[in-house]
Amino acid sequence: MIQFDTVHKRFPNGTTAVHDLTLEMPEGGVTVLVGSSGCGKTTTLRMINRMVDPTSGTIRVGGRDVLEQDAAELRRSIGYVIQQAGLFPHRTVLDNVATVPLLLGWGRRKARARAAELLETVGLAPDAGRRYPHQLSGGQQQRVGVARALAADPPVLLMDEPFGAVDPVVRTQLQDELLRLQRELSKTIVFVTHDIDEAVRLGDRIAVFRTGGHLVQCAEPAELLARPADDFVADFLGAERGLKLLSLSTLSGVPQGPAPEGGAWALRLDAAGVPVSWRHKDGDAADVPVRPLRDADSLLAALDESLSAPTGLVARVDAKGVLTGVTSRDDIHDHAGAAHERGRSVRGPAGADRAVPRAPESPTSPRTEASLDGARGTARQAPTGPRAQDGLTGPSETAS
Ligand SMILES: Nc1ncnc2c1ncn2[C@@H]1O[C@H](COP(=O)(O)OP(=O)(O)OP(=O)(O)O)[C@@H](O)[C@H]1O
Repeated sequence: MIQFDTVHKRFPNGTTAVHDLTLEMPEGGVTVLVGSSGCGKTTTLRMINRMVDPTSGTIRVGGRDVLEQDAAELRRSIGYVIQQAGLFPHRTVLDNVATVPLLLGWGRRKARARAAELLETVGLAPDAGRRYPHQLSGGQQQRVGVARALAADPPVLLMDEPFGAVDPVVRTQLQDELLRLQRELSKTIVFVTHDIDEAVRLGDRIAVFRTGGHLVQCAEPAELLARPADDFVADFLGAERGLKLLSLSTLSGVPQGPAPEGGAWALRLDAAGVPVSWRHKDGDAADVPVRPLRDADSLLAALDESLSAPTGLVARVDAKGVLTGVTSRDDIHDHAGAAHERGRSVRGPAGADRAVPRAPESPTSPRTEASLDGARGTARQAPTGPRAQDGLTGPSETAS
């Protein structure tokens, strides 16, 4: 969808912001640009909609050279979201979102109807449309910014640190929203961030830049984490590369068995079969809360939960939150190793970097091969992991 071919940008003051960049940003995918401050991410982004023109080289959007298109028209056809939303302060939220449709001549009624629909899409209450930007929280303003960028249904969205100014909790919510929207809308998104965790979470591909506008590596997140091209990329990814890789693989396919019986700790369920806590059989210790996990949860979350649980076991639940079985720390560990191997092993044609899908199929574990009956997870075969054998786990019980 977007192609950079040997693109160079040198500003009149002599600063080279982007150095001979050749990069493809595939249609319907999220390409994240990361790198230290001043390495040319924003300039790269702004050359796509001609807010900055390149000194040399060619940029094509949908096969058409951007320099052959009218700059204002091009900008209206590409969504653009920036940090702190950049909303017009004296216009209501609804009118902010309706801006581009109005510029495109949709007529006031149709533009406002579209704006109201989009506010709902990005998770805002209908009354938010009547307020002014300063009457919304930072996170709500960012949602309005995303709604405004989507208003004319552009195929391409440019997002420049859109969630950089909100606290970590809101940031995670906004990332979740973007992932949900993207599943529905499949836009071609170019996303700039400083935050490597955000890049790993959102990116289908991650392009790492270093000072001077040099692209060092562009790859899918698993490939990047497993095989950083050089020390610069490895340093940028940080010390917890292995754990980040685990955040890309899910629990789906990791075996589960019944909650073991007869040990020191019992898994308490509520009347609906939802796991509540681990309880010591003699009451010698306080109950330990359980954070049940679903198939779509990451191996990182599973490892974390297994380290918190006194039994080393993770309670697995279905979509309704009802227990389906438990998974041992050893099984999680085995699959963590497999995830790392998959990240390392895949190479595309002609040496192009290509990594594994987000939720790879997991091989059957040598340790636990329990099969489960029904929603409450009655096991036919017990897990054979060491934690199940060492008597640390106890019978499931239903809380009254
Ligand atoms: N209009 C301009 N005139 C001169 N130099 C500029 C201009 N815009 C950007 N630069 C310089 O170009 C380089 C790249 O800037 P750019 O904003 O693209 O980097 P960035 O990676 O987005 O940085 P940050 O993460 O801090 O936003 C920097 O050295 C910057 O100072």
